[in-house]
Amino acid sequence: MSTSQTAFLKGHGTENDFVIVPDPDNAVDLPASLVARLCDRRAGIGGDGVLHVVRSAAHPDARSMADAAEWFMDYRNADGSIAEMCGNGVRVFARYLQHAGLVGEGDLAVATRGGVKQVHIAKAGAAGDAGDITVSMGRAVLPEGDVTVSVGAREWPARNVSMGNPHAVAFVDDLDHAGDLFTAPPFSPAAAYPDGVNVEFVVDRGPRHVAMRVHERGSGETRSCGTGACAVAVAAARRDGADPAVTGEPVAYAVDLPGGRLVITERPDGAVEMTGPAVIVAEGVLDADWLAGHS
Ligand SMILES: N[C@@H](CCC[C@H](N)C(=O)O)C(=O)O
Repeated sequence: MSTSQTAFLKGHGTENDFVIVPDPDNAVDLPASLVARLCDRRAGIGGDGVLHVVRSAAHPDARSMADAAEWFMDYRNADGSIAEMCGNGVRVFARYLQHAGLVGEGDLAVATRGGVKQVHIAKAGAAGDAGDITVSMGRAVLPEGDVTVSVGAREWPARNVSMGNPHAVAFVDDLDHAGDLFTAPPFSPAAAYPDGVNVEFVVDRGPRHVAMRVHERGSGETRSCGTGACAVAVAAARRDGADPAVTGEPVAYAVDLPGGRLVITERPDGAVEMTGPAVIVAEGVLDADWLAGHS
């Protein structure tokens, strides 16, 4: 048990919420069991995941990126599992760095397990408007091959999209057909996603405007998923016959999620950008006895 205090913050991006643990020197032991307890909405702080804020030079998974990005987002899902990337997480991570006075408005690079991501913190607007945060997520990869997802007796073909992490995007007639999403929707073939998958259910709302729900690997149904919104926008663009690499023009989709709207733009060079809000809600100190109970 450590006698030093462990600080935390709570933040969200379109209501995809995170417990933020600032730990520049990588001194906090964060086993999966502690991550799960931090994310517990009754016995912990509550969140869809944990953003462990570490200097790249201090973390073995990020040391090789330290020259390109000072800070490493050590992201964990609510069940304690590690994911390659979290799109809303990296925007909230940048908001934390700004909140802590570690960076200002403008551009910064953040190291993630999915590589170094370029982030832009927009100038704050009127009172109460912190300004949006944009992240360049890199290219979407769309492996060939049929994938199917199901909920109860309903079954849909899904598009396999990787945003660094795996997604199955199913276009449905009604978002309610996804049901309560208390459990992960089954998919096939199993070989398509050996490490599990995030599943998105999508409906059209208008030209280049969709709405979605998501069941996240390791976190359950969440109110938003940034990588999911990117996967959905790219899958919708291909379905709609829009490919910026062919036309030379960027393609943008508005993606409505239960927690708010993200705007996803795919550039002719393949880069997928995501823009939306990111908010710090609270900060405090973990109770030492509570923490000791989990060591
Ligand atoms: N909510 C995130 C995605 C977090 C990771 C995901 N659950 C996975 O296991 O791949 C986002 O905003 O992208």
